[in-house]
Amino acid sequence: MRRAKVYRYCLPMEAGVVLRNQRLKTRDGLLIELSEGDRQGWGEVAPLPGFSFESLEQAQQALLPWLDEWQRGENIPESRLPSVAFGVSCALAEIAGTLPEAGDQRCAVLCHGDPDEILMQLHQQPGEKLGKIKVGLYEAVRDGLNVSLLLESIPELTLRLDANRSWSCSKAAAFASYLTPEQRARIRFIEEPCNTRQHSLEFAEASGIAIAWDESTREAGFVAQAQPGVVAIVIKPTLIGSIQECQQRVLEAQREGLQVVFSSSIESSLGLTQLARLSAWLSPESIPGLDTLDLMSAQLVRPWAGSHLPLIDAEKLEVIWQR
Ligand SMILES: O=C(O)CCC(=O)c1ccccc1C(=O)O
Ligand SMILES: [Mg+2]
Repeated sequence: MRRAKVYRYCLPMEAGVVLRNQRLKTRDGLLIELSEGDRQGWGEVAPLPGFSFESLEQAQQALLPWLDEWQRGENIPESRLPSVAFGVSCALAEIAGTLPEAGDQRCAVLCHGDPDEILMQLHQQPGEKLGKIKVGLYEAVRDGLNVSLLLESIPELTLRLDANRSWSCSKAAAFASYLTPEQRARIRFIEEPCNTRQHSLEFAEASGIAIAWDESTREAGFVAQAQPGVVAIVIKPTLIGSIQECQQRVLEAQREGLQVVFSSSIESSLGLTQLARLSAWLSPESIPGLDTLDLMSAQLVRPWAGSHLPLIDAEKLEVIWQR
């Protein structure tokens, strides 16, 4: 006997979360709760505006017929919409018991906002001190000095940076000019520094700063490849697809000697805990990029360890469909 239930959520975001030039006032998404016999599984379907090519409405229109067929006992191919394929595959994997329970709750601490707050958070971070800074939103000099200052304040800190393709070659070079060779070596990588892949490769070569592919991994025809200066790829399952699809990407990357970093598309605590489990399972050496829960006002259904945000139970959520 199969049962399916779909909830819709809408969570207010912290003021000032800007994605690709648009302000994200609320995070909207769907949670699915499937059961088969005495087994249960949850998944989150939450296309990210500005990043997903499908809207939430499109995701919902694809999800409901899919679940309807599943509920009637059919075996159907996964959805072509990545957010749907991801959420469904998580729920099915929980039912099948194939997604291990243990999660990797280590995080690259997102460093934004008040500098005192950031320093405190980094000092409190247990184990390896790793931060992540968004760069490219301001002048190169400001980013350069900011990164340099943070590295000097915490000697054991290493950083991941993310420019989201915003630099020209000269801006990227200007940024690097504010960092000493020792500081550059403490940058684990910059995600997508320049507006083209070729420019990013040239920047890595010229600056000695390693780079990682994020946006590129979702472009048609992308194949993970060992290249000078490239050390990692970022996988955002909500934008990539099912667990099986992610596994495929991980294998490809690992074959080329590249690190795989699982990363958030600003899912709720439910999706984030599943991403932490996926990361612990498929890329155990690598600290995932999941420090986005605090951008939201609440947690959903499952708590994230150590978070003080209120937890909203499933009973409090709007059920939009069930069979
Ligand atoms: O990867 C992380 O560490 C946090 C998540 C993050 O940076 C992100 C979150 C939503 C959309 C895009 C991005 C990005 O990596 O550019
Ligand atoms: Mg990125």
